[in-house]
Amino acid sequence: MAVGRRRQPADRRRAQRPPDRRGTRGPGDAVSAAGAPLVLKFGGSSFATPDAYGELARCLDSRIASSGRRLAVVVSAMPGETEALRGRLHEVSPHPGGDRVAGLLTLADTVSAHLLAAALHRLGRRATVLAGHESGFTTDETFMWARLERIAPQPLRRALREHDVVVVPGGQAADDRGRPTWLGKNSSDLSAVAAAVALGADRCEIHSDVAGIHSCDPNRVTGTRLLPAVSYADAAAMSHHGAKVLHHRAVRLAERHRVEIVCRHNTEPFTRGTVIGPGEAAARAVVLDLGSRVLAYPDRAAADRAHRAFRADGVAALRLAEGPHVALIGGYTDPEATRLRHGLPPAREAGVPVTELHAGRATVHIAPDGPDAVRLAQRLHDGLDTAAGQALAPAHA
Ligand SMILES: Nc1ncnc2c1ncn2[C@@H]1O[C@H](COP(=O)(O)OP(=O)(O)O)[C@@H](O)[C@H]1O
Ligand SMILES: N[C@@H](CC(=O)OP(=O)(O)O)C(=O)O
Repeated sequence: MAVGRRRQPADRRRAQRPPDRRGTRGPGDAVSAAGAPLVLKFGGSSFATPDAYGELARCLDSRIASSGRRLAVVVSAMPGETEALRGRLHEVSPHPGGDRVAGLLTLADTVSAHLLAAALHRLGRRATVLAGHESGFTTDETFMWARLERIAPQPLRRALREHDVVVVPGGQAADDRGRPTWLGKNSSDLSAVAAAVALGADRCEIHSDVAGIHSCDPNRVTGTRLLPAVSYADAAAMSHHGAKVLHHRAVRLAERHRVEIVCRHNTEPFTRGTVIGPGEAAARAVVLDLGSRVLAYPDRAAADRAHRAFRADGVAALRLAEGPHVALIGGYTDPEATRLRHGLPPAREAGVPVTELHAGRATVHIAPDGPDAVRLAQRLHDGLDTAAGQALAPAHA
């Protein structure tokens, strides 16, 4: 199915769901086919040590037994593995082509998927791995920040007819010619929502080292609150400005296909923290990401051009409302490569963006460096509950 932008009424979508969501029992399988497969995602923070695969396999085994459902499980690489591969690649070539980056870096997630499948197999579960070129997720040819264009339901459905668990390495897809593409840094969430769309699932559970979305990064700022329910609009705005907990395209895809995202902690009892679904933009939050950078251009026209160039390269970039500034969100980009490719003027590093969100409006502040950004985020967060609802200048994507 095309990754379209138009929404469909919920009952029409239900009617379109193929009947093979049910009756997935395999030969000699004790697992009942009582319901559609569950879609679960476990981020890199779930795999701090190799033992984590065995522990997670045990939990998944229990989940199959208790729910009577089969599982599509999207996994990310162990922490640091993707960046270790990037480091090795850059030792060989300082500006490698996007196809090399996509081909190599996504292998880290493949390793993780096979480790989990092996741990499940050890427990007697039938598990397989569906890599990007087999998953039915088709993208454009951007390679490093590829855009999802089509989601074919058959590969996952077929694999789930024959297995208790299908493990999908996050972030992987392929272009029309079958070449491996990468959905971008931290894009396993997007793969998880894509898997839910493929399976016609109403819900996708995303597990992380925090129970859910907080009013600011709880690992950097004190006094944060867990937000139990967040609208797609607020979750997308937070991710868009750099809150790492969810990938912004994942939120958009979930909204378009009406998939509810349930954020949970990645250790037992997998506490459910935040449910993301329809609703107004109402959250008050502060977004901090120390990997993000603001670039200052000589004038507004140059900043506009740079913004378009980064976006064309698939990079998450914001054109800030004040001044000739562009924020590159999430880091891990090669601004020099984009500058050379698009003939942009040189830019000055202006600092780290810190964003205040209030009922759908965003104000991006610029802190000179990381420690200042943390202090600023703390100050803004401390003032959240008392801040007047003044009109805030929006940054536009
Ligand atoms: N507003 C926020 N709410 C919760 N976590 C946040 C927020 N902003 C940033 N984070 C960070 O996101 C991290 C989880 O995202 P990530 O590292 O991508 O997890 P995973 O590896 O499980 O995918 C948390 O450890 C936290 O530091
Ligand atoms: N290989 C991916 C894994 C990923 O998506 O990470 P996480 O789900 O932990 O954010 C990356 O580092 O980008």
